[in-house]
Amino acid sequence: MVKQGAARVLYWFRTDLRLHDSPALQAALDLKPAALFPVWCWDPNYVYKHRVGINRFRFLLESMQVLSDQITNTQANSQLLVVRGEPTELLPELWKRWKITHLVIEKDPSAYGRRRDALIKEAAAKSKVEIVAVQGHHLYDPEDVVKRNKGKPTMAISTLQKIVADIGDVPKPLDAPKDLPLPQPEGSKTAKLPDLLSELAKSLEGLPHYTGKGREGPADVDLNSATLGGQRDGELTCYDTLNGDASSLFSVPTLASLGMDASKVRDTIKGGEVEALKKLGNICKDAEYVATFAKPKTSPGQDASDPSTTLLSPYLKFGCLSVRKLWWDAEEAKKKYKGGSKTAPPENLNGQLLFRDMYACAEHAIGDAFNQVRGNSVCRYMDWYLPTVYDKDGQAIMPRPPGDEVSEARLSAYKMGQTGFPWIDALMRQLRLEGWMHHLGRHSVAAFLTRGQCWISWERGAEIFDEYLIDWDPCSNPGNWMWLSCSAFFTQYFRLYGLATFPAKYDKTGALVRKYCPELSKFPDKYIYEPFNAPIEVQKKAGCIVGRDYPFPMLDEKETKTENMQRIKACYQLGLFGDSKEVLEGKAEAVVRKKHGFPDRPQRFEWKARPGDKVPQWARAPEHEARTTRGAPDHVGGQEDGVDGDDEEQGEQDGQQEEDATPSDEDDSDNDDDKTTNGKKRKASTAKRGRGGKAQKKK
Ligand SMILES: Cc1cc2nc3c(=O)[nH]c(=O)nc-3n(C[C@H](O)[C@H](O)[C@H](O)COP(=O)(O)OP(=O)(O)OC[C@H]3O[C@@H](n4cnc5c(N)ncnc54)[C@H](O)[C@@H]3O)c2cc1C
Repeated sequence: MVKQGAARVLYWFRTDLRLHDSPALQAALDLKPAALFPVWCWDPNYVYKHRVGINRFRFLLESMQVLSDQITNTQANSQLLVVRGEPTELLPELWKRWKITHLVIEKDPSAYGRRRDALIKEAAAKSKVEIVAVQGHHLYDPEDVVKRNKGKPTMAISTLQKIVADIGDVPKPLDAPKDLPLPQPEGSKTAKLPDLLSELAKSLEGLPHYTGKGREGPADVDLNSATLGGQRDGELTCYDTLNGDASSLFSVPTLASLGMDASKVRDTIKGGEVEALKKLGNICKDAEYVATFAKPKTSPGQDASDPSTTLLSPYLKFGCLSVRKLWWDAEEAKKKYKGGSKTAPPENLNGQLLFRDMYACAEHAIGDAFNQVRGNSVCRYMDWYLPTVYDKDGQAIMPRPPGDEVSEARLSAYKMGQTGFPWIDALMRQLRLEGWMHHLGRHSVAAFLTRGQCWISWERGAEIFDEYLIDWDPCSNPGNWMWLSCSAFFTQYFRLYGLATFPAKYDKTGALVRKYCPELSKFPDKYIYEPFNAPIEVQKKAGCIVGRDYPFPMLDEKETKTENMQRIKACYQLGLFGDSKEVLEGKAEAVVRKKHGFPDRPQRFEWKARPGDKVPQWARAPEHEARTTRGAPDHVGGQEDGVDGDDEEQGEQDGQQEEDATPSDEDDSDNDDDKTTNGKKRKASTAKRGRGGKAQKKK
């Protein structure tokens, strides 16, 4: 037991880049430390081995810089101390040389974080450094929730709601500290920041800087991919020193030192605690917006500069914003609205935060397998194309060996926003450029890639999101992908998104498409979501010939939807899950295909080039190059066709019920069709759940 006032605390920042409402930081200060070292460890596992695109790095570096400034604003002679190296190797050196008595962390609930922290704990125990780990990243501690759920994952929002009702209220937020102890080496007489930094740097002399051990990241990470701007084009120099250059000791690395060119991305979403609190303040000032917030009524058609939802997810992801503060500020705002809140969980703002907790608790119970199909006990098995491939020891093979060429071409076209479906392409380009997408946009692209059209494994989609989303989260990302692919959480696979009908409900003019697919910007509203249906004269007038200036649709929406619907139904009937014997032994695909006679590779979607057409990007697989003409898709140049008809009715006839899921934002937002193909209104049950048609807009 360290004497009061004798504690020397290393505070290790990870997903808590803030000073306000940080229960872990408060726990550090409660130790009344003689010295406090606010450390960020620039982990090569993240830089080399993880899929992190330029936008997330930019946001993270900005947030780190803002945190460092916030620390300096609170204690003029302190700052964030950024060291570069593997935490498991570097932290033990720091606590030895800085005579650390306590390591304080906010609990990282993810499977990866828990594994890393277990190693750190082991090392700390050997060095007699006490570890204090405090939950602050979620409303409730996932460990506690899972324990109360008897070790089971929370697969429905109602399950979580029941459990947390027993736990009690979300803790009230704490103020930011008014003062912080100095990061002072033992016995140091100096209290001035530049001198302290020099002394700290001196104390680390002799330690080797990170040399790139384990540099090999997942080779399929496409950071250099071309079309919309490569992401890494320079050399990575951030590990050339252990604690930054002599002129900027322990400083935050720059994007350039990651080999990235900041001019290649938009910085619409600025990082850091200050911006987060400003945004939250503005949102909560608008009591009506908060009190009437209903997720299904928000619009995916608005971009990141004017989002219909809060766009706070990047700040929650990196902990620039405390989720508890958001919870309570929203509660306060609702009280200020006449008559109080008009909406309730799960569709209101607080309900959205419960979804975040639900996925965290589910991930906590499942562990590493949550991010994949194989071994994942809650994930239904479907015979997706391009699944993760495993070696005989059950290890995922990286990079993934190529799968069938049609699916590979489709996946790459999808990633680049070149599918030939403007709604999907606009969303995917927005994702690459801005690092964010509205929730219902995520619904559209996730359903399209998986059960809707491409029948490609949700694991591939989750990887793309991992690479490009700023708010990528190890629990919410796989959880939502499973939801959208009807692999877990949600089972109403007969509910789909029309690739033209769904966006047209929110924005008939196609503003998002015009912004992110400028080649289509001159198309009249009528064809903005289906330019391939525009007569050639209209295409010429718009200055964009489909097949030459913008790709043909890479598949037939209607055909794939019908085929996939049968397929998913068959998989549901078979009832295999990620931990079924057949899946673990790698035999499930053969079982499904044999039983139902599905082809083991996609039917090729044939199209015919018209004179002057270019071969679209998606079709440029080597085998295709040699061919010049193909069968024409029957809807090119054809009539407008409402493709999403009677899915719901079919599902209901089939007696498909949602299992463990409860009515939620997703339930309503999945309901993209107001009428059937023949114009008939939906059944009353569906109509009741449908939106009023008008999208909610933040003032
Ligand atoms: C396929 C797919 C992948 C997704 N991947 C991620 C991810 O990696 N990281 C992530 O934070 N969210 C993810 N989401 C959930 C959701 O789309 C985003 O949280 C939301 O769009 C963020 O925008 P916002 O802050 O404006 O949300 P708001 O609607 O303003 O909601 C406020 C907050 O609630 C939380 N939230 C809302 N909806 C969800 C949800 N369905 N699941 C979990 N948390 C939610 C977020 O923290 C969000 O910031 C994904 C959704 C889908 C369909």
